[in-house]
Amino acid sequence: MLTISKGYDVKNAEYIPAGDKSISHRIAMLAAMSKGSVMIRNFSQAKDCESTLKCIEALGCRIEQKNGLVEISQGKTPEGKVLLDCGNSGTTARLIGVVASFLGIESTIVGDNSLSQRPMNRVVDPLQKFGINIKSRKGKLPIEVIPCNNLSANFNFDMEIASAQVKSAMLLAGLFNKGRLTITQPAQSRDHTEVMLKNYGVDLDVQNSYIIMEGVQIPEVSGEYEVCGDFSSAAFMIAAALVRGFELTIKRVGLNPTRVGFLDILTKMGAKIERYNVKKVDGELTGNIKVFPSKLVGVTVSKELVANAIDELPLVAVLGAFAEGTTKVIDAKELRYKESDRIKSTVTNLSKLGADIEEIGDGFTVKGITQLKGTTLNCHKDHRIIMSMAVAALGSLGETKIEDSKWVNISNSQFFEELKKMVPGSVTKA
Ligand SMILES: O=C(O)C1=C[C@@H](OP(=O)(O)O)[C@@H](O)[C@H](O)C1
Ligand SMILES: C=C(OP(=O)(O)O)C(=O)O
Repeated sequence: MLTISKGYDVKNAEYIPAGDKSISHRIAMLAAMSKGSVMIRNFSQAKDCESTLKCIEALGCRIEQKNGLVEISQGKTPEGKVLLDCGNSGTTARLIGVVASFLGIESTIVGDNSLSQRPMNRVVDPLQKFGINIKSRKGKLPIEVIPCNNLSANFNFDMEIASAQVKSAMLLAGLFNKGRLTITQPAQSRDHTEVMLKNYGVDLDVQNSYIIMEGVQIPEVSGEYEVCGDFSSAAFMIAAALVRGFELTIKRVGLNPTRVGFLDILTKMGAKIERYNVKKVDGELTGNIKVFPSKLVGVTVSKELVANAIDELPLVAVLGAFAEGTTKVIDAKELRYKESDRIKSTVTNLSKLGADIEEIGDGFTVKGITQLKGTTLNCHKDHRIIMSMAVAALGSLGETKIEDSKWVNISNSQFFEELKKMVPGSVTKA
């Protein structure tokens, strides 16, 4: 258990986030599907990505970690059926079946309690229709995969939800399909898979609402790859700077436009943020951000911004309590299917801190500004809720105890050390 309080006043700070979690999953899985050997710089330290590495190791990859680099190459193909334990990671569970299928390895996909309750039919159903031999138990884990590495379908997949995981599972399957795969998206979700595939020479027609992929195209992933800094980790520090009113410089962070909806929301809320030194690194936009102390106003966030800020929406609720007027998030029912029901866990915990927040079916409404007061919180072992509430605690009177704080390691085990470094005195052991 950790205790968070305001800590000392800070004028300015700097933050360099560790490697991006979404991109690290993808480069590891593509490397597993490829014959080459790849040396990855700045691979994510998140527990979720460790789950992906363990899974591809079980599928026969050789993994060497030295001096902050991760090298993935081909090892010995396992004999018989393998168990793929995805821990807490939804991205791993939803993509790894396609990798196993392609590699010709029969497997069972499992996960921890939280992951075992999350919906898997969103990938299993379309993959089955596409021709992959995959099945789940009542739409949840465990998933069983029987190998199948050549598809020959002309398949139109009209996505019901704007999910990058679902889109990515289909794109990975599309790599070994002789026919034409057309994916139509209801809204743009993060496009790291498309960017990475194109970076390795895969011919993809990516338009605003649809993607077309044709013929078998297994990319050769070799040489070096650099993962940019994780914007979602940086988002908590941006919010901390806004709550405590200090200037923050963030360096080498991913700025892919389909990922930084949170910056667009903050700008609408009146936050002064500058981006500079923006360039492409291995296909992904990367750069620096400067955040200035700003007065925030309430905003409404709906469909067009939801998918690109999905993991940051609990933070929008937190900032809503520090913003003048009403902040509303709608069209965000997907939040209910994450590591916790993030609508409920956000509303319950912010209410406990004294925020004026109300749950609605597909989001929440927060009225600010309220003076929050520290208390003891349980964040349902959900890393994003833990970090969001730690930010809220930075702006609360007194002390806030977070009971399940160790679960931050799912995306960033260094979070509390980093926060303490930025705002001295803010984090103590209970
Ligand atoms: O593809 C990805 O890397 C992710 C996609 C999002 O999930 P959905 O695809 O379910 O929206 C996001 O919430 C998750 O943290 C990571
Ligand atoms: C939802 C998340 O990840 P995943 O779906 O991969 O578990 C997250 O990191 O917030």
